[in-house]
Amino acid sequence: MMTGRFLVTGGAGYVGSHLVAALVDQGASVTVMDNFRTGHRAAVPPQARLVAADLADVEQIDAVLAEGGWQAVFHFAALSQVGESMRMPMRYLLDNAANGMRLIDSCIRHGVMRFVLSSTAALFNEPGEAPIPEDGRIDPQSAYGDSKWMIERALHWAGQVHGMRYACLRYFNAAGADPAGRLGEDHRPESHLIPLVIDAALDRRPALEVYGDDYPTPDGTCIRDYIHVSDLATAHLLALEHLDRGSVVWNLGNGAGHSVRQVIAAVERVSGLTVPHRIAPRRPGDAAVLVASSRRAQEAGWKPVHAALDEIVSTAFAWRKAHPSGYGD
Ligand SMILES: NC(=O)c1ccc[n+]([C@@H]2O[C@H](COP(=O)([O-])OP(=O)(O)OC[C@H]3O[C@@H](n4cnc5c(N)ncnc54)[C@H](O)[C@@H]3O)[C@@H](O)[C@H]2O)c1
Ligand SMILES: O=c1ccn([C@@H]2O[C@H](COP(=O)(O)OP(=O)(O)O[C@H]3O[C@H](CO)[C@@H](O)[C@H](O)[C@H]3O)[C@@H](O)[C@H]2O)c(=O)[nH]1
Repeated sequence: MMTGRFLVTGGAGYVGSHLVAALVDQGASVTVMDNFRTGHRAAVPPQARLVAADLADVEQIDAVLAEGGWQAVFHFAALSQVGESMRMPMRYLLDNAANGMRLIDSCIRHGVMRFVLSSTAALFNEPGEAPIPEDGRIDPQSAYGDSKWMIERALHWAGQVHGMRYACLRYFNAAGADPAGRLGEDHRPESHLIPLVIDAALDRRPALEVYGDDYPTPDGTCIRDYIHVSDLATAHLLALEHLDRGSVVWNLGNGAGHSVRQVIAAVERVSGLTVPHRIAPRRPGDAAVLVASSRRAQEAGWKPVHAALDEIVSTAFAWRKAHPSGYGD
């Protein structure tokens, strides 16, 4: 049984809703703050309290934090598409970096000194080292990646000057769905590879466009490290425990890279269907290879339990197949 209250921004979204479910499963008292721009009310379990608010609304954030009793803030709310951030960089910097900093400031003013950030592999560029360790070279290739780095830096100063304890959890590619079938991935429009490949297989969309096959990788397509959302949720709970001892920065992935073509093959294996696809131009902002070294999190006791790509894909496939219109809202 977890005591105290937890605020989860973006808890109606894909990754956030899986953490909310994990917190609720442990008996925690959870408040979700979300503007439902990309999230869904139906992804939030009835045991959690929902506050409809935009992160830019500092007054409302202050009012919620002033209620008191908060153990920690989990900050998921963000715009999160690499490609989109290259078309509207200022929007990403304002929405992610500026709003994130205001949230941290509000936490400091209300004495909420534990903060867990959804950070990203997009801080890194091509691996000087592969897999990429936490102290790998920071070199964001997109405004999205930079917006998250700015929040990491803000947390650094909040820690140095105000004693805030923080966890920067740099997810590589979040994927899969709740193995119990309660939650899944439903972005509109969808931009993430695995649900797009699945929908192409199910004939729910036209052929998948493979963004570039001339990268310096064995099959020419980009390589990513897909990590199951439920394993990410577990990492958040572990990070929270570790904040008692100090701040943490963890790269979270399986340490195994899979190319776009390998993901297509995995969906074909799992579904028994064919994935129509064609080669399209590269997408600006994409790095060729992003694979995590999650040594720090593993040394702290984190062990992903849904690590195999086929297992990740099969949980995603099961949810998508069972929910043709996603959350339906
Ligand atoms: N999905 C991934 O592969 C991945 C990888 C690395 C990092 N991340 C990060 O993890 C977090 C969650 O990603 P996701 O895939 O679940 O995204 P998502 O879009 O499903 O969830 C984001 C949630 O935040 C809410 N939100 C967005 N802007 C808001 C605002 N200004 N005010 C209030 N609520 C707002 C949305 O409505 C949504 O519910 C993001 O911070 C993202 O950058 C995601
Ligand atoms: O229709 C598509 C969609 C994607 N891709 C490719 O598939 C890979 C994965 O793309 P996507 O699922 O969009 O994820 P990323 O761009 O790698 O970004 C995700 O992973 C990042 C961390 O690596 C997070 O920060 C982002 O929030 C999250 O969207 C990339 O090489 C894309 O070029 C295609 O070829 N065709």
